[in-house]
Amino acid sequence: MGEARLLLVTDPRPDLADRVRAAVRGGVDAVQLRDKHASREDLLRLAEELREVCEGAGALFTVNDDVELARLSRAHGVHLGQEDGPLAGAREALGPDAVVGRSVGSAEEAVEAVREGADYLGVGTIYATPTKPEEEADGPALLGEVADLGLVVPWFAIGGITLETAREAAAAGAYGFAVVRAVLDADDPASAARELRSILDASSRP
Ligand SMILES: Cc1ncc(COP(=O)(O)OP(=O)(O)O)c(N)n1
Ligand SMILES: Cc1nc(C(=O)O)sc1CCOP(=O)(O)O
Ligand SMILES: [Mg+2]
Repeated sequence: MGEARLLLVTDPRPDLADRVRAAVRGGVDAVQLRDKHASREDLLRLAEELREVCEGAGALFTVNDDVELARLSRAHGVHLGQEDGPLAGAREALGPDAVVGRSVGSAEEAVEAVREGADYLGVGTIYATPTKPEEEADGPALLGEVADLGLVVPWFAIGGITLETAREAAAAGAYGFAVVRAVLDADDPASAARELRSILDASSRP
């Protein structure tokens, strides 16, 4: 995951590949394919297309939840939540160079995920979001708690990070942002990505 600080998580939409192309042009470092309802066949086709888009721009491409889809599509890694299985199993299936991410909702879970071998973390839900309405917000204070851990892996605030909330999240200590709507819903995804990057660049953390 290197120095990545801006991660785009996708949702299903007809012009997704064009929006992802614009987003990586605007400075998105990594893209995660997330679609809970598409058929396996469509997911594999989309994963291969998005991997090529990312590789063309030097961005990382990962798949949400599904280690086998990541392997078949030659994704660079996989993102696993707390209920999505052990990180070691994913690494064994995908190889030592694969990027394996973990969702965490507390500082304790963050410490445990790094101990388990996570290459990066998604930290949230920070703000309530219509993208995942079932999740309760933890609030930006969680970002300060995780920042204070001085983690050795990159980590991304997720959940309701938009151009309206991003400054507050950065000030609270976010290392990076993981976003869906802030980039994919924007009239100009490249410029939304650029704006989010400039907020991160302006924040005191590296
Ligand atoms: C970067 C990032 N962080 C957190 C999540 C959420 O993962 P999970 O808890 O497994 O929930 P689903 O995305 O599977 O609904 C994520 N996808 N990406
Ligand atoms: C995929 C996902 N996971 C979350 C978590 O809290 O674990 S929040 C989320 C959706 C984030 O969407 P938006 O940027 O549109 O708010
Ligand atoms: Mg999951």
